[in-house]
Amino acid sequence: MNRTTPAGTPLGDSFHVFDTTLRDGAQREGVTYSVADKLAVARLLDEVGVGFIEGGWPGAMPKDTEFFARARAENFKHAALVAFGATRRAGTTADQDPQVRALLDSGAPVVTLVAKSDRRHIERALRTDVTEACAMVRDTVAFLRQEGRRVFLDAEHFFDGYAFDPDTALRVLTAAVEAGADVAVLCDTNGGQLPLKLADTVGEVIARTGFRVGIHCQDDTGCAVANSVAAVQAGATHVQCTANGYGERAGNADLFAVVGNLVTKLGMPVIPAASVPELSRVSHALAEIANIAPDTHQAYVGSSAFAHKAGLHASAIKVDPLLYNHIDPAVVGNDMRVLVTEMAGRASLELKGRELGVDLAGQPAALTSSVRKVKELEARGWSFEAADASLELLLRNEVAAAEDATVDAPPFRLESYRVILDHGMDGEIVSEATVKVHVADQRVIATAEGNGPVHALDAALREALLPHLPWLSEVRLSDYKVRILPGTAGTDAVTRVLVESSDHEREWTTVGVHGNIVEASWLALCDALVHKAMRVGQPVSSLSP
Ligand SMILES: CC(=O)SCCNC(=O)CCNC(=O)[C@H](O)C(C)(C)COP(=O)(O)OP(=O)(O)OC[C@H]1O[C@@H](n2cnc3c(N)ncnc32)[C@H](O)[C@@H]1OP(=O)(O)O
Ligand SMILES: CC(=O)C(=O)O
Repeated sequence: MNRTTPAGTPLGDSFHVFDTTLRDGAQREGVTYSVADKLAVARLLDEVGVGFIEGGWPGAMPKDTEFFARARAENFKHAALVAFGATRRAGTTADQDPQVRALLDSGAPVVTLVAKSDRRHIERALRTDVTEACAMVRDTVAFLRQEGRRVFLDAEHFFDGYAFDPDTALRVLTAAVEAGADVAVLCDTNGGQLPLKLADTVGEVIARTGFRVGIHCQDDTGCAVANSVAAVQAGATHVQCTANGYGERAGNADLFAVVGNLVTKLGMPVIPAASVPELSRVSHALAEIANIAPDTHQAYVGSSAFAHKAGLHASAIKVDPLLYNHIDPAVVGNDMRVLVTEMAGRASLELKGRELGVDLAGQPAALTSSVRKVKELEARGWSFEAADASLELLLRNEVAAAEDATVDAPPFRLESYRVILDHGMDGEIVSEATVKVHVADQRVIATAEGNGPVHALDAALREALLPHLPWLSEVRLSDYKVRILPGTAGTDAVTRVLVESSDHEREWTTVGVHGNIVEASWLALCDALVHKAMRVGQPVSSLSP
């Protein structure tokens, strides 16, 4: 795969990627950054090479004031720090407005001023008139310029305001630019725009004013990324976005999708070439800091962004991965994955086998029987999508069967198990399991307690096997997920258990399905151990059906 590897010299100041995760992103419900978090976010954003990092609103929140004080010690390679704030209030002067002074005191070399550009907001929210609103903008920009700051103007509600009263909207922009603002940023504050109309407006504003125009899109129509890209195509040279689209209400334009599109679709080197393969890693790291699970389906950087489930896709991918991928995932530091489920065909299994180290090329019988078996099992509730280790065992069994080879005996064999629950006088519930297994030509019986039936079963099995299979001591049960699947017509509900195991070097997942949760767990547990046995060179065959 080699499509759309970015090239070209960085665009420098002629195009701005402006990140506002720490200001607008922090307005997302549920996100609270500490000052240390903010510094960590800023460092990561600098690593991906954004030109501007809006760090917050100094003076409005003590944390943001402290962030700017501490950020002075940082040595950003690419980004300039930006302080965000409002213009002076109506009826005062810029140099006497404490909020404006706080912007200066932040020490940030760049200030973004937010100003109302919709006459209805000026009259009803600011309770002033257009002349005074323009004076507030002009005075504040001029004052900050005089104090040596670079100024961008965020024209709030620009698109709604321009549709309602274009003259007022343009007067506000003009007041800012004539006073020395570098960029007039057109904000879709309510996020209600659609791409064609928005791009028309951006083009019209540039044609009428000749100003340098930026774009800031909220995602209330689900079009923030499309709107941002359309604005750039219409002539905007400054794009504001947030990491993973965090932001107020439905969020903002996602930095990773916007940059991904500009770099790979429009060929614009808006961040350094070396940073493009870092996008996926940084997106996930920023999700961790925000304490939000990464969106697996996020464009470009989500772990499912290049995951293929459909058999038809896999059959074309086998010929050339680019037939079903819009870019080479490696360009943005992501990976392609083939998922094996009931939708798989022979090509899916061949590709997945390659990934798992099971060579199925030239094995038509094994492929056919594997596809049949996967479909049959999935119809009964099994799911191999997240259980690569069980799938690998299934494929190896089918290969051995197709080659008419003797399937290796499993490292141990179950004679029986029993689990009981003991509800004591004090209300404590203890599970106790007894297993009878055959291992290394011996019959072993072991009993153990646990805080639940599966825990007890796992403990009893380990006690029975450990003296004979010393590698077992490395295996940990790291996660356990249970799902009850409703029965289909004429069948009872079944339980699907996914067991994630780990040792000192890897993690692997196995699946078990049965009408009884303990038996489903047992099957998944056994596959986990058999898989480990295979890795340490023990004979293998799945205990699953
Ligand atoms: C579209 C956006 O997302 S812009 C970013 C918004 N972010 C935030 O609001 C987060 C931080 N905000 C805060 O901490 C507080 O709201 C503060 C410190 C800024 C202001 O707090 P308060 O002084 O208590 O005022 P309050 O929040 O109630 O109202 C905002 C005031 O700013 C005025 N205002 C709103 N926009 C502007 C503007 N662009 N320029 C000047 N004044 C403005 C309002 O008219 C209102 O004035 P009033 O107090 O005379 O009615
Ligand atoms: C400035 C800003 O965040 C907005 O208008 O949405």
